[in-house]
Amino acid sequence: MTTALDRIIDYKRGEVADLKQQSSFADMDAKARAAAPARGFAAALSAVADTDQNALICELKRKSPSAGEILPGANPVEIAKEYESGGAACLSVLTDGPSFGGSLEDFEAIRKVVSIPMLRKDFMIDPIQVAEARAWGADCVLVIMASLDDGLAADLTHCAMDYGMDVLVETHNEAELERALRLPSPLIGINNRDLKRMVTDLSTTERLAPLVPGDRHLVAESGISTPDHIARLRKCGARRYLIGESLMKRGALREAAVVELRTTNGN
Ligand SMILES: O=C(O)c1ccccc1NCC(=O)[C@H](O)[C@H](O)COP(=O)(O)O
Repeated sequence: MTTALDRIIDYKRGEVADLKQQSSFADMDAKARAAAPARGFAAALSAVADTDQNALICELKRKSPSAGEILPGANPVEIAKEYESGGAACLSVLTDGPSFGGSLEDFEAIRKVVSIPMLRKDFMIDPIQVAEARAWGADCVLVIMASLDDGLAADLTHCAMDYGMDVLVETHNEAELERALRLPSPLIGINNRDLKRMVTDLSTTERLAPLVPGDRHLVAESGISTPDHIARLRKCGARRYLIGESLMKRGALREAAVVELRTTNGN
């Protein structure tokens, strides 16, 4: 069965081939190395997570394969400012066009108006995309274990770390987590969404959290919308959260929702 993730990776191969027609890796690498230094993404998360508050990575996401249209016509710059004002530790900006309605132009426009670190959220399959992310000012990239073999996951991770970026290594089951822990990145995402079946279940984080060693930083991802969800995930030790759809849909209450989720301590 072809999954949404398979389809995305398939067209990413075409996008990467086009990118390589436009730029050599050497040229992109030179741009990456000339960019302003990466802001510490993992450090910004820890600065909040080490208090009694929650470190939120708030996501800019217009649409998705699971939800369809989330906020068509969204103004990502205004939403990013609301996220920052509400106390988000970091931002995640989807730059995939076909499935999520994002772009590197969105990323650049947001970069100009916020000072918190930013994840370029896309589907990395080649180091040139990592260099491109750094050239556009990204502080972190995503490595999705479900779509990569060990060699490529290691290449992408080392490439990003060599540029001084952080890497969010995303897992969804025990086997992916075991593979992720062989990589040097401290940031381990547990995606509650099964990207193959498109089912979201917070018990994924509850099941895998005990398997994340103390020297790694667990990021609970997807399906989080209420203080009760945060309280539940705090019980298994999560202090870092990636939240997209529910915040995008909050309209005028968006900034207040960020404050509420950031300050929920579960007591
Ligand atoms: O969200 C999807 O439908 C999706 C489909 C295929 C690949 C990735 C997908 N989502 C990426 C994410 O991991 C989420 O955007 C992120 O964790 C935020 O989740 P949510 O708060 O549920 O929007």
